[in-house]
Amino acid sequence: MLGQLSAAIPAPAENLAPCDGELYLLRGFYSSNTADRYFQDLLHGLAWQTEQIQIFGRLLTVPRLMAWYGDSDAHYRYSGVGHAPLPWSGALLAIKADLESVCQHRFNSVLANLYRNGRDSMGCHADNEPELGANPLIASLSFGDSRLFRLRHNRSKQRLDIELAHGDLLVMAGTLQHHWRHELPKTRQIKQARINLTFRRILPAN
Ligand SMILES: O=C(O)CCC(=O)C(=O)O
Ligand SMILES: [Fe+2]
Repeated sequence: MLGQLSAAIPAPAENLAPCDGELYLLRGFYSSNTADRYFQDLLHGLAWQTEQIQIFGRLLTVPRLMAWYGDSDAHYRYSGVGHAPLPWSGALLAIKADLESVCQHRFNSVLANLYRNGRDSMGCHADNEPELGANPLIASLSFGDSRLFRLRHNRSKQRLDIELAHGDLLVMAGTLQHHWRHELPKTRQIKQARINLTFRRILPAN
């Protein structure tokens, strides 16, 4: 699979992970005009929801809005909560087709995140749920305001900081989720809304 992905990603994309996984950044995967159109479509068209998670017995509200879309059988657990996906929208299907073509990989679901401003964030985690399989390929698209995306190596604590901007595509693959965690930290800078889509392939439950 590694070789396949490397061959599928256009030539200028180099692996940004110094070790233990694959990370590709395709800046401006969508032109600014196309990205503007998708941003508006997703902002107004997706069924954004607040999520509650239980941590040490306390119910906390996740600091961003979220929505799950996908094939009806692509069930996914997130923070111990099961999610049934909503049916694909036209925009999501069009984006999925573009990503499947560039990644040479099939996706059956997408997690959409809406960060309303710099106070919204995502904590440090790895996308290593069993239903994603051993070495998941995750295609992550950014629309709207730019935000810092930070990876940390589990053992060496090495840090990789990447500014993700309007229209950028980031692909995480190979063994990356075993060795690195990632987050979208809060920032004190004034930030407008950002939408992130992470396309995934959920394996059937057995
Ligand atoms: O917003 C981002 O860029 C990160 C999203 C993410 O890590 C996830 O959805 O698992
Ligand atoms: Fe993630």
